[in-house]
Amino acid sequence: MRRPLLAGNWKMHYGVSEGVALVEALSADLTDLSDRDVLVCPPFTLLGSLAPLLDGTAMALGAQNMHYEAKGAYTGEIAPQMLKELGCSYVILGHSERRQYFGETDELINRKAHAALAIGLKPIVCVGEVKAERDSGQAESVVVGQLRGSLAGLSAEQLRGVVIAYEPVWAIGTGDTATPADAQAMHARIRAELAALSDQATADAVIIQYGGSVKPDNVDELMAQPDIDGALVGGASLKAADFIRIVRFK
Ligand SMILES: O=C(CO)COP(=O)(O)O
Repeated sequence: MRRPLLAGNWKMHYGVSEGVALVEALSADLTDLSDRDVLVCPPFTLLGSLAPLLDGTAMALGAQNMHYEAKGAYTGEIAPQMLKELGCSYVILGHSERRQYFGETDELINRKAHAALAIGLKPIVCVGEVKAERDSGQAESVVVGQLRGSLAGLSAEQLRGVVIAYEPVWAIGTGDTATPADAQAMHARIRAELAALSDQATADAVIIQYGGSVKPDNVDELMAQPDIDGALVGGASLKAADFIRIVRFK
């Protein structure tokens, strides 16, 4: 059985004091979870302050990006080991905002995925089509292409350590979420592609999150879909009460 993974992607929000307050509110409430995993992904600058607060809680720590090299002259970049050292166990890779605003390609994301796995960080590899691609019937081919490119060369064993986040770009930050049926259809397609890249047992073990305007009032229906194993939450993860309700999906 796949353990649901509810993750908050804080994006470029919050300084240390706001981040500490949010984690304290979450950890005060989320004390009784044995059947799901919870993850917070704050900006790099908060990782060091939040790690000790998360220690001993039900929540794990993740980063939103990283470089693929271990070290070197890459001004402004963060290496995989630097994240591990701070207590990160996950890293989001290839978020659509990275693809859109920072020119990240499937090839680059693939290098990052290999680097993360090599060091024992779980990559959350993001895929998703833009509105024009969905409207022109290309959503599946776009997502399958992103999967093949981003996951190239990973063994079945490595794939079991990867999380996929399906985030249709048109649903991010818009309040315009995919219908549960549309999201389920894409998740099933993603799982079929994972099986083609490895084998069915591996595909069945991979967590596939949905992201894009996940809110307290739509999470239950999304999580009820057979191939939706979690959520990658943006805006609603910044408010303790909303994120707690999402984590406590029914
Ligand atoms: O991009 C997202 C999570 O990575 C989704 O953001 P929203 O939940 O704000 O739509």
